[in-house]
Amino acid sequence: MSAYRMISIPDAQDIVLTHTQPLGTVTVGLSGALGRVLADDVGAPDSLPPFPASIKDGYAVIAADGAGEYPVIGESRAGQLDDVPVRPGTVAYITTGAPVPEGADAVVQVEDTERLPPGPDGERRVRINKAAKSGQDIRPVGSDIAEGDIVLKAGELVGVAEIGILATVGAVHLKVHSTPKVGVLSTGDEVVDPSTRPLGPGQIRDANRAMLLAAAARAGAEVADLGVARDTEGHLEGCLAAAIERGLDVLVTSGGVSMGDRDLIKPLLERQGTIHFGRVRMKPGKPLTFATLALQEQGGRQMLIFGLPGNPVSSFVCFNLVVLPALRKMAGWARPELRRVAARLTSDLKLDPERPEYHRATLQWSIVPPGTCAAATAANAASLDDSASPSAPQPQPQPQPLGACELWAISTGNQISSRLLSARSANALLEIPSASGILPAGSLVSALLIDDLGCMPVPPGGVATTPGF
Ligand SMILES: Nc1nc2c(c(=O)[nH]1)N[C@H]1C(S)=C(S)[C@@H](COP(=O)(O)OP(=O)(O)OC[C@H]3O[C@@H](n4cnc5c(N)ncnc54)[C@H](O)[C@@H]3O)O[C@H]1N2
Ligand code: MOO
Repeated sequence: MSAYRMISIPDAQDIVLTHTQPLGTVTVGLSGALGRVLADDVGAPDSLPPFPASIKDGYAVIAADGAGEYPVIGESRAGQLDDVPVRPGTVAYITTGAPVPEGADAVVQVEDTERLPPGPDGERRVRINKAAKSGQDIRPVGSDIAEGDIVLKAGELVGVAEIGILATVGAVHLKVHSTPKVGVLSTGDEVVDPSTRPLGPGQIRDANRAMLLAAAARAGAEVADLGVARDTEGHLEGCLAAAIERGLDVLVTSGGVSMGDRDLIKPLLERQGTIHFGRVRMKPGKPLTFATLALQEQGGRQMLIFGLPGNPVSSFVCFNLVVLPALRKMAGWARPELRRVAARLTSDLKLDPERPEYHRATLQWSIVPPGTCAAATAANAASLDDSASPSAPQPQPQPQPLGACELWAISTGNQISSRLLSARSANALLEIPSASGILPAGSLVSALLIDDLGCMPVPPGGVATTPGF
């Protein structure tokens, strides 16, 4: 009998987030802001455009003058203007983005004009073929961004466009939330470095450390590789002490949390900290353990410790479900939880009567009708299978029409928690309730996104574009 009560995954997530606080703030330069969460609002110190700017290459005119032949009394180029006012009966040459000279109230694009031979005194002349409306092809001051506008708010995540917006308003020193320092430790005497070849008796290569380091780094964390702890209390204790010394916010271990006599993580955490849960009703990941350590020698600050199960898929799933939201919250995310969408199953799923399951799947935008699910699954499995013969005759794929499409979830196959290939190409964890029997193909299920939908597989033939596009 385990000493730990089995709790639900939503309870586990709540407990983790309750013990997780956003980190303090730090000031970074523009290039260091990507992927960070702003701690302050960012305002515009000036207007954009800062002057009435031309939208076209052409001539700055007085609209009321209308079509006709005019002397060109000056030029306004982006970054360089003659400062000659346009008076009635005159025009000025202007380029896109350049300030509209004083006096002019419209721009006529060059396509609607014709250059004329110079006048008797060598003066440039042009024929305006189309009368302009006042304001035509001019961006008024502040029409893109008005002085004093809040362009980004505290709590917003800085992506690529936001970097451009920050640059536009001259915000080059930014207060952002700190990102967590995360250490990753594998455990187990059988676990050896990935470079080991051939494997000795009983050995397996350490998949979890590289995978969890990558996952934490992708979440924006500063990562520390803590190696592999041997299955002795002394060595494990030494590894924990080293992790504490590094000033980590989070320690992620894998392995050694189950019921074996060498599963030493829980006893160690019981001795040194507080275990908040040690079993979760979920598949995979049942022995998932979460603890906090109050570090007296570091001003009493808390370190979070996630004891992930050793089976690689269990580690992968648990990282996504509980560690990632915690890292996001520390980094300042207001909504750190995984995003949920709905998708239809392309194949029957066998239900687990004891534990709700996070079934790994690849979501695809697709119009597979339920009746053809088996064929669709087989076709997808073949497309994911490197060993499928490239010379086999392939049916010509047709682009899928736009109407009636929805997200379909293609199972990654055998879901045993040792088979990391079940996480290959997975962009979602399907939330499959615990029950007996089968969930039939075509059923609508909720799915937690664990990867970028922008990278999802392209359906055979692609998806048709908007009619008329
Ligand atoms: N009597 C019971 N036994 C087990 C139970 C249980 O309830 N009662 N739960 C099972 C479940 S569910 C899981 S999940 C595993 C978790 O076990 P541990 O966290 O203690 O992990 P280990 O025993 O250390 O390893 C399990 C498995 O994973 C391999 N492993 C470990 N570390 C790595 C690594 N870094 N890279 C690749 N593979 C790794 C290890 O060799 C084992 O095969 O416990 C069940 N047992
Ligand atoms: O819960 Mo364990 O993670 O089934 O393999």
